[in-house]
Amino acid sequence: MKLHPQFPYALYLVISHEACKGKDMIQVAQQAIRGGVDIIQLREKKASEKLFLQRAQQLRELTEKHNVPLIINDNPKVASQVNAAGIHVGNRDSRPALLRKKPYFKERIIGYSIEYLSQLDNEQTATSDYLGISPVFRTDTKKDTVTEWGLEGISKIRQLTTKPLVGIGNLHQQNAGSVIRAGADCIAVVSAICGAEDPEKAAYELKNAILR
Ligand SMILES: Cc1ncc(COP(=O)(O)OP(=O)(O)O)c(N)n1
Ligand SMILES: Cc1ncsc1CCOP(=O)(O)O
Ligand SMILES: [Mg+2]
Repeated sequence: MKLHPQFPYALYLVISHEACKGKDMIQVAQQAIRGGVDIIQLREKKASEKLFLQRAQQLRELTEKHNVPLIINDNPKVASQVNAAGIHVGNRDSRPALLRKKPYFKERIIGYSIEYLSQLDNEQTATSDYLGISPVFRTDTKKDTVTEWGLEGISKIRQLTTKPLVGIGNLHQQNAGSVIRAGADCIAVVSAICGAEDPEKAAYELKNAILR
Protein backbone atom coordinates (compact mmCIF):
# COMPACT_ATOMS: atom_id res chain seq x y z
CA MET A 1 0.00 0.00 0.00
CA LYS A 2 1.07 3.60 -0.68
CA LEU A 3 0.93 6.09 2.21
CA HIS A 4 -1.01 9.32 1.64
CA PRO A 5 1.53 12.18 1.30
CA GLN A 6 -0.55 14.49 3.52
CA PHE A 7 -1.22 11.85 6.19
CA PRO A 8 1.55 9.25 6.10
CA TYR A 9 0.13 7.00 8.81
CA ALA A 10 -1.24 3.50 8.23
CA LEU A 11 -2.27 2.35 11.72
CA TYR A 12 -4.11 4.68 14.10
CA LEU A 13 -4.75 3.73 17.73
CA VAL A 14 -7.73 5.37 19.45
CA ILE A 15 -7.19 4.78 23.15
CA SER A 16 -8.95 5.43 26.47
CA HIS A 17 -8.49 4.32 30.04
CA GLU A 18 -11.85 2.50 29.81
CA ALA A 19 -11.00 0.59 26.62
CA CYS A 20 -7.88 -0.86 28.27
CA LYS A 21 -10.12 -2.77 30.70
CA GLY A 22 -7.98 -2.59 33.82
CA LYS A 23 -4.61 -2.63 32.05
CA ASP A 24 -2.39 0.44 32.40
CA MET A 25 -3.23 2.71 29.47
CA ILE A 26 0.29 4.06 29.08
CA GLN A 27 1.71 0.53 28.99
CA VAL A 28 -0.84 -0.47 26.37
CA ALA A 29 0.12 2.57 24.29
CA GLN A 30 3.82 1.74 24.68
CA GLN A 31 3.28 -1.85 23.54
CA ALA A 32 1.14 -0.66 20.63
CA ILE A 33 3.90 1.72 19.51
CA ARG A 34 6.39 -1.16 19.66
CA GLY A 35 4.01 -3.19 17.51
CA GLY A 36 3.86 -0.50 14.84
CA VAL A 37 1.10 2.02 15.62
CA ASP A 38 1.85 5.26 13.72
CA ILE A 39 -0.46 7.79 15.39
CA ILE A 40 -2.51 7.81 18.62
CA GLN A 41 -5.74 9.55 19.62
CA LEU A 42 -6.76 9.94 23.26
CA ARG A 43 -10.56 9.59 23.44
CA GLU A 44 -11.85 10.00 26.98
CA LYS A 45 -15.65 10.26 26.83
CA LYS A 46 -16.31 9.74 30.53
CA ALA A 47 -13.36 11.32 32.35
CA SER A 48 -13.52 14.73 34.05
CA GLU A 49 -11.57 17.50 32.33
CA LYS A 50 -8.91 17.19 35.05
CA LEU A 51 -8.44 13.45 34.48
CA PHE A 52 -8.56 13.91 30.70
CA LEU A 53 -5.74 16.45 31.00
CA GLN A 54 -3.69 14.20 33.32
CA ARG A 55 -4.00 11.23 30.97
CA ALA A 56 -3.22 13.44 27.98
CA GLN A 57 -0.05 14.70 29.67
CA GLN A 58 1.13 11.15 30.42
CA LEU A 59 0.40 10.02 26.89
CA ARG A 60 2.10 13.11 25.48
CA GLU A 61 5.34 12.23 27.32
CA LEU A 62 5.30 8.75 25.85
CA THR A 63 4.38 9.76 22.30
CA GLU A 64 6.96 12.54 22.26
CA LYS A 65 9.67 10.05 23.25
CA HIS A 66 8.73 7.82 20.32
CA ASN A 67 7.99 10.62 17.85
CA VAL A 68 4.37 9.47 17.42
CA PRO A 69 1.78 12.23 16.83
CA LEU A 70 -0.84 12.58 19.58
CA ILE A 71 -4.36 13.60 18.60
CA ILE A 72 -6.89 14.67 21.23
CA ASN A 73 -10.56 13.78 20.78
CA ASP A 74 -13.20 16.53 21.05
CA ASN A 75 -11.41 18.94 23.44
CA PRO A 76 -9.41 21.87 21.94
CA LYS A 77 -8.35 23.11 25.38
CA VAL A 78 -6.75 19.80 26.38
CA ALA A 79 -5.13 19.57 22.94
CA SER A 80 -3.41 22.92 23.29
CA GLN A 81 -2.53 22.41 26.97
CA VAL A 82 -0.50 19.29 26.15
CA ASN A 83 0.85 20.64 22.85
CA ALA A 84 -0.82 17.82 20.92
CA ALA A 85 -0.23 17.29 17.21
CA GLY A 86 -3.93 17.79 16.55
CA ILE A 87 -7.57 17.17 17.33
CA HIS A 88 -10.38 14.91 16.09
CA VAL A 89 -13.91 16.33 15.96
CA GLY A 90 -17.30 15.13 14.78
CA ASN A 91 -20.62 16.73 13.95
CA ARG A 92 -21.44 17.46 17.59
CA ASP A 93 -18.07 19.05 18.39
CA SER A 94 -16.16 22.27 17.59
CA ARG A 95 -16.17 22.94 13.86
CA PRO A 96 -12.95 22.44 11.89
CA ALA A 97 -13.37 25.76 10.04
CA LEU A 98 -13.59 27.63 13.38
CA LEU A 99 -10.73 25.66 14.94
CA ARG A 100 -8.54 26.45 11.95
CA LYS A 101 -8.91 30.17 12.68
CA LYS A 102 -7.42 29.73 16.17
CA PRO A 103 -3.64 30.27 16.26
CA TYR A 104 -3.00 26.89 17.90
CA PHE A 105 -4.75 24.87 15.20
CA LYS A 106 -3.46 26.78 12.16
CA GLU A 107 -0.62 24.30 11.70
CA ARG A 108 -2.03 21.32 13.60
CA ILE A 109 -3.81 18.21 12.33
CA ILE A 110 -7.61 18.45 12.31
CA GLY A 111 -9.56 15.22 11.76
CA TYR A 112 -13.30 15.27 11.02
CA SER A 113 -15.84 12.44 11.12
CA ILE A 114 -17.95 11.74 8.07
CA GLU A 115 -21.43 10.45 8.94
CA TYR A 116 -23.37 11.79 5.93
CA LEU A 117 -22.31 11.93 2.27
CA SER A 118 -23.46 15.57 2.09
CA GLN A 119 -20.63 16.53 4.49
CA LEU A 120 -18.13 16.04 1.67
CA ASP A 121 -19.27 19.36 0.18
CA ASN A 122 -19.09 21.40 3.37
CA GLU A 123 -16.53 23.87 4.62
CA GLN A 124 -15.63 21.60 7.55
CA THR A 125 -14.42 18.85 5.22
CA ALA A 126 -12.52 21.38 3.12
CA THR A 127 -10.58 22.66 6.13
CA SER A 128 -9.84 19.23 7.67
CA ASP A 129 -6.61 17.27 7.19
CA TYR A 130 -8.19 13.83 7.19
CA LEU A 131 -11.68 12.32 7.24
CA GLY A 132 -12.79 9.60 9.64
CA ILE A 133 -15.15 7.20 7.86
CA SER A 134 -17.29 6.69 10.88
CA PRO A 135 -18.15 3.90 11.32
CA VAL A 136 -17.10 1.46 8.60
CA PHE A 137 -18.88 -1.31 10.53
CA ARG A 138 -21.23 -1.03 13.50
CA THR A 139 -19.40 -1.38 16.81
CA ASP A 140 -20.23 -1.67 20.50
CA THR A 141 -17.43 0.80 21.29
CA LYS A 142 -19.48 3.71 19.88
CA LYS A 143 -23.22 3.22 19.67
CA ASP A 144 -24.38 6.74 18.71
CA THR A 145 -23.51 6.38 15.03
CA VAL A 146 -25.52 7.25 11.92
CA THR A 147 -24.37 5.53 8.72
CA GLU A 148 -22.67 2.13 8.58
CA TRP A 149 -20.51 2.90 5.53
CA GLY A 150 -19.26 -0.60 4.75
CA LEU A 151 -16.69 -1.23 2.02
CA GLU A 152 -19.04 0.24 -0.61
CA GLY A 153 -19.26 3.49 1.35
CA ILE A 154 -15.48 3.80 1.46
CA SER A 155 -15.19 3.21 -2.30
CA LYS A 156 -17.87 5.82 -2.95
CA ILE A 157 -16.20 8.43 -0.71
CA ARG A 158 -12.82 7.59 -2.30
CA GLN A 159 -14.24 8.62 -5.67
CA LEU A 160 -15.49 11.93 -4.29
CA THR A 161 -12.42 13.26 -2.44
CA THR A 162 -8.64 13.15 -2.44
CA LYS A 163 -8.47 13.84 1.35
CA PRO A 164 -6.81 11.14 3.46
CA LEU A 165 -9.45 8.62 4.59
CA VAL A 166 -9.26 6.90 7.99
CA GLY A 167 -11.58 3.90 8.37
CA ILE A 168 -12.87 3.24 11.90
CA GLY A 169 -15.46 0.92 13.45
CA ASN A 170 -15.11 -2.79 14.17
CA LEU A 171 -11.87 -3.13 12.26
CA HIS A 172 -9.46 -5.95 12.98
CA GLN A 173 -6.80 -8.11 11.39
CA GLN A 174 -9.30 -10.00 9.22
CA ASN A 175 -10.99 -7.00 7.57
CA ALA A 176 -8.23 -4.31 7.65
CA GLY A 177 -6.82 -5.30 4.25
CA SER A 178 -10.18 -5.07 2.51
CA VAL A 179 -10.82 -1.61 4.03
CA ILE A 180 -7.51 -0.40 2.56
CA ARG A 181 -8.28 -2.00 -0.80
CA ALA A 182 -11.67 -0.25 -0.80
CA GLY A 183 -9.82 3.09 -0.68
CA ALA A 184 -8.93 3.95 2.94
CA ASP A 185 -5.43 5.32 3.63
CA CYS A 186 -5.36 4.35 7.30
CA ILE A 187 -7.08 1.99 9.75
CA ALA A 188 -8.13 3.22 13.21
CA VAL A 189 -8.94 0.80 16.02
CA VAL A 190 -9.92 0.79 19.68
CA SER A 191 -10.76 -2.79 20.75
CA ALA A 192 -8.49 -4.67 18.34
CA ILE A 193 -5.49 -3.28 20.27
CA CYS A 194 -6.75 -1.98 23.66
CA GLY A 195 -8.78 -5.14 24.27
CA ALA A 196 -6.12 -7.56 23.02
CA GLU A 197 -4.30 -9.88 25.40
CA ASP A 198 -1.03 -8.81 23.78
CA PRO A 199 -1.38 -5.26 22.37
CA GLU A 200 2.09 -5.32 20.79
CA LYS A 201 1.35 -8.50 18.84
CA ALA A 202 -2.11 -7.21 17.89
CA ALA A 203 -0.63 -3.97 16.53
CA TYR A 204 2.12 -5.85 14.69
CA GLU A 205 -0.35 -8.22 13.01
CA LEU A 206 -2.72 -5.40 12.10
CA LYS A 207 0.11 -3.41 10.57
CA ASN A 208 1.14 -6.41 8.49
CA ALA A 209 -2.44 -6.94 7.33
CA ILE A 210 -2.58 -3.29 6.23
CA LEU A 211 0.80 -3.14 4.50
CA ARG A 212 0.52 -6.55 2.84
C1 LIG B 1 -10.30 8.57 13.56
C2 LIG B 1 -11.64 8.85 14.14
N1 LIG B 1 -12.71 8.83 13.34
C3 LIG B 1 -13.94 9.07 13.85
C4 LIG B 1 -14.10 9.35 15.20
C5 LIG B 1 -15.45 9.67 15.79
O1 LIG B 1 -15.52 11.03 16.21
P1 LIG B 1 -16.93 11.66 16.66
O2 LIG B 1 -17.87 11.49 15.55
O3 LIG B 1 -16.70 13.02 17.15
O4 LIG B 1 -17.35 10.73 17.87
P2 LIG B 1 -16.62 10.57 19.28
O5 LIG B 1 -15.32 9.87 19.06
O6 LIG B 1 -16.40 11.95 19.83
O7 LIG B 1 -17.56 9.76 20.09
C6 LIG B 1 -12.95 9.37 15.99
N2 LIG B 1 -13.01 9.64 17.31
N3 LIG B 1 -11.73 9.12 15.45
C1 LIG C 1 -14.46 6.28 17.98
C2 LIG C 1 -15.24 5.63 16.91
N1 LIG C 1 -15.76 6.36 15.88
C3 LIG C 1 -16.44 5.63 15.00
S1 LIG C 1 -16.49 4.01 15.43
C4 LIG C 1 -15.54 4.31 16.82
C5 LIG C 1 -15.13 3.25 17.78
C6 LIG C 1 -14.26 2.20 17.17
O1 LIG C 1 -13.99 1.23 18.13
P1 LIG C 1 -13.64 -0.28 17.76
O2 LIG C 1 -12.35 -0.26 17.04
O3 LIG C 1 -13.53 -0.94 19.12
O4 LIG C 1 -14.77 -0.83 16.96
MG1 LIG D 1 -16.43 13.80 18.95
